[in-house]
Amino acid sequence: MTITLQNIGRRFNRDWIFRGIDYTFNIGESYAILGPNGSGKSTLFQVVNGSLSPSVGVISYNFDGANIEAENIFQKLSLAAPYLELIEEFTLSEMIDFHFKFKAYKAGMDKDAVVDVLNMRNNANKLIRYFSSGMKQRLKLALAFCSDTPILMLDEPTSNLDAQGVEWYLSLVEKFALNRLTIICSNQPHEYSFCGHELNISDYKS
Ligand SMILES: Nc1ncnc2c1ncn2[C@@H]1O[C@H](COP(=O)(O)OP(=O)(O)OP(=O)(O)O)[C@@H](O)[C@H]1O
Repeated sequence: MTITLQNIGRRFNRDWIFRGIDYTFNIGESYAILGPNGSGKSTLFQVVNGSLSPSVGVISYNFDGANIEAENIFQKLSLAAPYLELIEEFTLSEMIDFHFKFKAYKAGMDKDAVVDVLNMRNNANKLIRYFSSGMKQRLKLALAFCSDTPILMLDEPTSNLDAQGVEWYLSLVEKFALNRLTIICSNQPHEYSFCGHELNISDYKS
Protein backbone atom coordinates (compact mmCIF):
# COMPACT_ATOMS: atom_id res chain seq x y z
CA MET A 1 0.00 0.00 0.00
CA THR A 2 1.34 3.41 -0.93
CA ILE A 3 -0.14 6.90 -0.89
CA THR A 4 1.63 9.22 -3.31
CA LEU A 5 1.30 13.00 -3.27
CA GLN A 6 2.42 14.84 -6.41
CA ASN A 7 2.75 18.61 -6.19
CA ILE A 8 -0.13 18.78 -3.72
CA GLY A 9 -1.42 22.17 -2.58
CA ARG A 10 -4.51 23.35 -0.75
CA ARG A 11 -5.86 26.84 -0.31
CA PHE A 12 -8.88 28.31 1.40
CA ASN A 13 -10.10 31.31 -0.58
CA ARG A 14 -6.89 33.16 -1.50
CA ASP A 15 -4.71 31.72 1.27
CA TRP A 16 -2.42 28.85 0.42
CA ILE A 17 -2.16 26.58 3.47
CA PHE A 18 0.57 24.49 1.83
CA ARG A 19 1.82 23.76 -1.66
CA GLY A 20 4.38 21.78 -3.60
CA ILE A 21 4.17 18.62 -1.47
CA ASP A 22 5.76 15.61 -3.21
CA TYR A 23 5.74 12.69 -0.81
CA THR A 24 5.17 8.94 -0.65
CA PHE A 25 3.74 7.12 2.36
CA ASN A 26 4.53 3.38 2.48
CA ILE A 27 2.91 0.47 4.32
CA GLY A 28 4.85 -0.71 7.39
CA GLU A 29 6.11 2.81 8.12
CA SER A 30 5.01 5.51 10.59
CA TYR A 31 4.81 9.18 9.66
CA ALA A 32 4.37 12.32 11.73
CA ILE A 33 2.79 15.40 10.12
CA LEU A 34 4.20 18.27 12.16
CA GLY A 35 3.71 22.03 12.46
CA PRO A 36 2.51 24.68 14.87
CA ASN A 37 -1.17 25.43 15.57
CA GLY A 38 -2.99 26.57 12.46
CA SER A 39 -0.19 25.53 10.11
CA GLY A 40 -2.32 23.04 8.16
CA LYS A 41 -1.75 19.61 9.69
CA SER A 42 -5.45 18.72 9.87
CA THR A 43 -5.98 20.11 6.38
CA LEU A 44 -3.26 17.85 4.98
CA PHE A 45 -4.61 14.94 7.06
CA GLN A 46 -8.01 15.38 5.37
CA VAL A 47 -6.46 15.68 1.92
CA VAL A 48 -4.48 12.47 2.50
CA ASN A 49 -7.52 10.55 3.76
CA GLY A 50 -9.64 11.60 0.79
CA SER A 51 -12.17 13.72 2.69
CA LEU A 52 -10.90 17.03 1.25
CA SER A 53 -9.74 17.56 -2.35
CA PRO A 54 -6.41 19.21 -3.01
CA SER A 55 -6.61 22.58 -4.81
CA VAL A 56 -3.75 21.44 -7.05
CA GLY A 57 -1.82 18.24 -7.54
CA VAL A 58 -2.57 14.56 -7.69
CA ILE A 59 -2.98 12.04 -4.88
CA SER A 60 -2.92 8.34 -5.71
CA TYR A 61 -3.57 5.26 -3.63
CA ASN A 62 -2.09 1.92 -4.60
CA PHE A 63 -3.02 -1.33 -2.88
CA ASP A 64 -1.42 -4.63 -3.97
CA GLY A 65 -0.57 -3.13 -7.35
CA ALA A 66 -4.07 -1.75 -8.04
CA ASN A 67 -5.07 1.89 -7.92
CA ILE A 68 -7.93 2.84 -5.60
CA GLU A 69 -10.13 5.90 -6.22
CA ALA A 70 -10.07 8.57 -3.48
CA GLU A 71 -13.80 8.06 -2.83
CA ASN A 72 -13.18 4.39 -1.97
CA ILE A 73 -10.09 4.79 0.18
CA PHE A 74 -12.16 5.03 3.40
CA GLN A 75 -12.53 1.24 3.23
CA LYS A 76 -8.80 0.90 3.79
CA LEU A 77 -8.38 3.36 6.63
CA SER A 78 -9.19 3.89 10.27
CA LEU A 79 -9.35 7.44 11.59
CA ALA A 80 -9.43 9.13 14.95
CA ALA A 81 -9.56 12.92 15.19
CA PRO A 82 -11.01 15.53 17.56
CA TYR A 83 -13.54 16.68 14.93
CA LEU A 84 -14.80 13.14 14.15
CA GLU A 85 -17.67 12.50 16.51
CA LEU A 86 -18.94 9.36 18.18
CA ILE A 87 -22.68 8.69 18.21
CA GLU A 88 -23.75 10.07 21.58
CA GLU A 89 -27.11 8.23 21.62
CA PHE A 90 -25.39 4.82 21.55
CA THR A 91 -24.13 2.85 24.52
CA LEU A 92 -20.53 1.71 24.39
CA SER A 93 -21.67 -1.76 23.40
CA GLU A 94 -23.87 -0.38 20.58
CA MET A 95 -21.10 1.94 19.37
CA ILE A 96 -18.68 -0.98 19.02
CA ASP A 97 -21.29 -3.12 17.22
CA PHE A 98 -22.07 -0.22 14.86
CA HIS A 99 -18.44 0.55 14.06
CA PHE A 100 -17.63 -3.08 13.29
CA LYS A 101 -20.50 -3.37 10.83
CA PHE A 102 -18.28 -1.30 8.52
CA LYS A 103 -14.82 -2.50 9.51
CA ALA A 104 -13.47 -5.96 10.38
CA TYR A 105 -11.90 -6.67 13.76
CA LYS A 106 -8.15 -7.12 13.81
CA ALA A 107 -7.16 -10.78 14.17
CA GLY A 108 -7.94 -12.11 17.63
CA MET A 109 -10.25 -9.20 18.52
CA ASP A 110 -13.99 -9.11 19.14
CA LYS A 111 -16.35 -6.84 21.06
CA ASP A 112 -15.34 -8.17 24.49
CA ALA A 113 -11.67 -7.80 23.63
CA VAL A 114 -12.22 -4.15 22.60
CA VAL A 115 -14.05 -3.49 25.89
CA ASP A 116 -11.10 -5.10 27.69
CA VAL A 117 -8.59 -2.96 25.76
CA LEU A 118 -10.60 0.02 27.01
CA ASN A 119 -10.86 -1.43 30.50
CA MET A 120 -14.53 -0.39 30.42
CA ARG A 121 -16.45 -3.54 31.37
CA ASN A 122 -18.45 -1.51 33.88
CA ASN A 123 -19.40 1.02 31.21
CA ALA A 124 -20.58 -1.32 28.45
CA ASN A 125 -24.18 -0.12 28.79
CA LYS A 126 -23.43 3.53 29.49
CA LEU A 127 -24.47 6.09 26.86
CA ILE A 128 -21.52 7.71 25.07
CA ARG A 129 -23.16 11.05 25.92
CA TYR A 130 -22.19 10.47 29.55
CA PHE A 131 -18.56 9.53 28.80
CA SER A 132 -15.88 11.96 29.94
CA SER A 133 -13.81 13.62 27.20
CA GLY A 134 -10.90 11.29 28.01
CA MET A 135 -13.15 8.21 27.81
CA LYS A 136 -14.44 9.37 24.41
CA GLN A 137 -10.90 9.86 23.16
CA ARG A 138 -9.91 6.38 24.36
CA LEU A 139 -12.91 4.91 22.56
CA LYS A 140 -12.05 6.69 19.28
CA LEU A 141 -8.50 5.38 19.51
CA ALA A 142 -9.54 1.81 20.41
CA LEU A 143 -11.98 1.64 17.48
CA ALA A 144 -9.28 2.82 15.07
CA PHE A 145 -6.48 0.62 16.43
CA CYS A 146 -8.63 -2.53 16.65
CA SER A 147 -9.97 -2.27 13.07
CA ASP A 148 -8.31 -4.40 10.45
CA THR A 149 -7.31 -1.70 7.95
CA PRO A 150 -3.90 -1.20 6.36
CA ILE A 151 -3.93 2.55 7.07
CA LEU A 152 -4.21 4.11 10.52
CA MET A 153 -4.54 7.90 10.72
CA LEU A 154 -4.67 9.74 14.04
CA ASP A 155 -5.00 13.51 14.46
CA GLU A 156 -3.87 14.74 17.91
CA PRO A 157 -4.19 11.22 19.39
CA THR A 158 -3.62 12.14 23.03
CA SER A 159 -5.93 15.16 23.22
CA ASN A 160 -7.89 14.90 26.51
CA LEU A 161 -5.73 12.01 27.76
CA ASP A 162 -3.88 12.16 31.09
CA ALA A 163 -0.37 10.74 31.62
CA GLN A 164 -1.78 7.24 32.13
CA GLY A 165 -3.83 7.66 28.94
CA VAL A 166 -0.69 8.60 27.01
CA GLU A 167 1.01 5.39 28.24
CA TRP A 168 -2.10 3.44 27.20
CA TYR A 169 -1.99 5.05 23.73
CA LEU A 170 1.67 4.09 23.32
CA SER A 171 0.84 0.49 24.30
CA LEU A 172 -1.80 0.42 21.54
CA VAL A 173 0.81 1.69 19.06
CA GLU A 174 3.08 -1.24 20.01
CA LYS A 175 0.28 -3.82 19.78
CA PHE A 176 -1.79 -2.61 16.84
CA ALA A 177 0.27 -0.33 14.55
CA LEU A 178 2.70 -3.01 13.37
CA ASN A 179 2.83 -3.56 9.61
CA ARG A 180 0.36 -0.75 8.93
CA LEU A 181 0.81 2.64 7.34
CA THR A 182 0.47 4.95 10.34
CA ILE A 183 0.10 8.74 10.05
CA ILE A 184 -0.01 10.94 13.16
CA CYS A 185 -0.78 14.69 13.10
CA SER A 186 0.78 16.29 16.10
CA ASN A 187 2.87 18.96 17.70
CA GLN A 188 3.59 16.94 20.84
CA PRO A 189 6.71 14.70 20.71
CA HIS A 190 5.26 12.09 23.09
CA GLU A 191 2.58 11.35 20.46
CA TYR A 192 4.89 10.76 17.52
CA SER A 193 8.42 10.01 18.77
CA PHE A 194 8.08 6.40 17.52
CA CYS A 195 7.51 7.63 13.94
CA GLY A 196 10.37 6.95 11.54
CA HIS A 197 9.46 9.82 9.20
CA GLU A 198 8.51 13.45 9.73
CA LEU A 199 6.76 15.76 7.28
CA ASN A 200 6.85 19.38 8.41
CA ILE A 201 4.13 21.61 6.98
CA SER A 202 6.39 24.65 7.46
CA ASP A 203 8.55 23.33 4.60
CA TYR A 204 5.65 23.79 2.17
CA LYS A 205 4.57 27.35 2.82
CA SER A 206 6.25 29.19 -0.10
N1 LIG B 1 -12.88 25.17 5.90
C1 LIG B 1 -11.99 26.15 6.05
N2 LIG B 1 -12.20 27.35 5.52
C2 LIG B 1 -11.29 28.35 5.64
N3 LIG B 1 -10.12 28.20 6.31
C3 LIG B 1 -9.86 27.01 6.85
C4 LIG B 1 -10.77 25.93 6.77
N4 LIG B 1 -10.23 24.85 7.42
C5 LIG B 1 -9.05 25.27 7.89
N5 LIG B 1 -8.81 26.57 7.55
C6 LIG B 1 -7.62 27.33 7.86
O1 LIG B 1 -6.47 26.59 7.45
C7 LIG B 1 -5.39 26.81 8.34
C8 LIG B 1 -4.84 25.47 8.81
O2 LIG B 1 -5.80 24.86 9.68
P1 LIG B 1 -5.58 23.38 10.25
O3 LIG B 1 -6.75 23.06 11.12
O4 LIG B 1 -5.28 22.47 9.12
O5 LIG B 1 -4.25 23.58 11.13
P2 LIG B 1 -3.56 22.62 12.19
O6 LIG B 1 -2.09 22.67 11.91
O7 LIG B 1 -4.22 21.28 12.18
O8 LIG B 1 -3.88 23.38 13.55
P3 LIG B 1 -4.00 22.86 15.08
O9 LIG B 1 -2.63 22.41 15.51
O10 LIG B 1 -4.43 24.11 15.80
O11 LIG B 1 -5.05 21.77 15.12
C9 LIG B 1 -5.91 27.72 9.45
O12 LIG B 1 -5.54 29.05 9.15
C10 LIG B 1 -7.41 27.55 9.35
O13 LIG B 1 -8.09 28.69 9.80
